[in-house]
Amino acid sequence: MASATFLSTLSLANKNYLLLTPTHACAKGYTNNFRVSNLPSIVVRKEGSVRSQGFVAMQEKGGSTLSDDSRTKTPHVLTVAGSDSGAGAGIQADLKACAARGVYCSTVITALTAQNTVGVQGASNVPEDFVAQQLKSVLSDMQVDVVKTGMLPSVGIVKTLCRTLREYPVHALVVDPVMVSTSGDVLAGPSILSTFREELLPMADIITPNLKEASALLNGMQLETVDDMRSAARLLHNMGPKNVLVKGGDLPDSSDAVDILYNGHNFYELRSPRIRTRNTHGTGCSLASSIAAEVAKGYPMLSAVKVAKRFVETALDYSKEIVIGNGPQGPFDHLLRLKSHSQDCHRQQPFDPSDLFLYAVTDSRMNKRWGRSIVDAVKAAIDGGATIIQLREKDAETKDFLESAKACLRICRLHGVPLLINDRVDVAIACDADGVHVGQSDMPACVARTLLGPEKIIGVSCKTPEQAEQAWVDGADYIGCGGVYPTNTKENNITVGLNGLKTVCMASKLPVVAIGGIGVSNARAVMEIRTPNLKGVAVVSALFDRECVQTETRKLHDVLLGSNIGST
Ligand SMILES: Nc1ncnc2c1ncn2[C@@H]1O[C@H](COP(=O)(O)OP(=O)(O)O)[C@@H](O)[C@H]1O
Ligand SMILES: Cc1ncc(COP(=O)(O)O)c(N)n1
Ligand SMILES: [Mg+2]
Repeated sequence: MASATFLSTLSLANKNYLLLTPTHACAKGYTNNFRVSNLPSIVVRKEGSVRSQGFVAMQEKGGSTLSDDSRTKTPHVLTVAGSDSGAGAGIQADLKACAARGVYCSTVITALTAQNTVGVQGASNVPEDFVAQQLKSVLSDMQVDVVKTGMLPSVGIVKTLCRTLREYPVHALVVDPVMVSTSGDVLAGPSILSTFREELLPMADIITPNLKEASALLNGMQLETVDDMRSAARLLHNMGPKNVLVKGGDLPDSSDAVDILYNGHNFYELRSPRIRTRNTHGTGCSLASSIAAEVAKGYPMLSAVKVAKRFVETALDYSKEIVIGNGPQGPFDHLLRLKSHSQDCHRQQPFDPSDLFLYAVTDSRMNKRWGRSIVDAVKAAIDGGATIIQLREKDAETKDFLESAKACLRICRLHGVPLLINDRVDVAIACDADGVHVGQSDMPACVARTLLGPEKIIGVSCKTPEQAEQAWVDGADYIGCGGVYPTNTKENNITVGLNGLKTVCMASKLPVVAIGGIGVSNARAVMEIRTPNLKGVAVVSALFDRECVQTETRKLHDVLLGSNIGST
């Protein structure tokens, strides 16, 4: 054993544990120098209290119980809450919030509700001992960092939870003392209040009551102003939680959404603009889960609350017009994706390799020389028969590039022609282009894929079979192979010739578009190498360094049709 890695050993309940400092436990080299055994360990917190983290114990390399060398800790939130059949609040909101915030979320269900955007039509509690069984299943096996609670509908369930948490302590406890849904339906009655006050609140690292819940916990105290919220936060803090967040979503006459955080020393007034929307069902659940997610990642409470509030605000703003259900309070979209899909009737089509047939690549210098805007150039190329457009704007300022890209995208979508951005993954994301084309020295395609997601089109410039193989491994959709012939648009570019093109095409698992010095006079020769995955030609000067882009595109289109590549 390496003595520098842990403080000492400890025996508890006839089991041996290693004591690790938090620094040791979190150090990046944790798994490099040591191998992992199945013994549990305990992390000593700075303030001296000892809480099990569920970390696995360390043994020096070469020890006898060696197993996986590369385990890293995934931040993990366990939500203990009720199911909402409409999936706007409760367990379903918690899962979505945790997914959006990038942590793992396990679930212990305390109640089933029959619920929609109108209200709660029914509720059925899960038997206490089955709640206990779910808790034990998760906590005895998985390394939970933070437990977040929502609907706890009976005294027995609250007591079961407190008892289990004493048996399986976790790093932090986030309590959303859910009592009444925003629709006004009771989710946990007043009989719960004394158990909340006496048992659960003192264990909490933070509690997040809304105005009604804060008032109920304080025997009906009236809460109508931000000052009232501060007083409530102080009184609730006296009940034992480390932090109190009184949420002001329902504060009357407030143009801002104001929450008060109190940690026993300082008050923080957290304000954001109030979003005008009906889609606020589940904001409380999502806020508490997002706080739990940030704490599970290791952030201090104030940062966790600020990030969580900004997340809810961003999602509400994004979702303000989505329509789900007919009731007064709809759910919002945690993953910020539903709006574009529901509203954009000219949305991106799936990638089709035949789109590579006549691939037009713009060039800002050529457009300037001929006195046309990039938008006019793209329009003319599409009118001439271009089947895919790539914007290659090496000189443009980012702001101008983005504006042009948005304008070009509108035209391309109207005509069902995909629009790709050269190099600039950031611009592609910002304008929601159909994809990117990257070179060997640009952002690697695998990183672009992570940033862009699975549907976007990614092309990679390749000169060799090895590069083509790597593009496939990295998740690209096609490769551009060239320069086939010498060209002025790329200085010092090594040409691969028709033989090089053929070699790459034979090796490539991806469809190929040929590029470099190709135009009306030689396109036919290129296509006549006749390998099945050569799908078309990409062209810059032959279209854009000419007086009439549309005429040149049409000529090239006719040549390509004549070479009859569609049938190969
Ligand atoms: N219309 C809104 N615009 C922006 N933020 C809001 C809005 N409504 C609620 N929030 C925020 O959402 C979180 C949940 O608050 P609240 O709605 O009061 O809780 P609950 O959902 O438990 O009733 C708080 O951070 C609050 O400030
Ligand atoms: C199962 C369940 N848990 C919690 C809430 C509170 O959510 P909100 O106050 O945002 O309506 C709810 N409506 N349903
Ligand atoms: Mg609410």
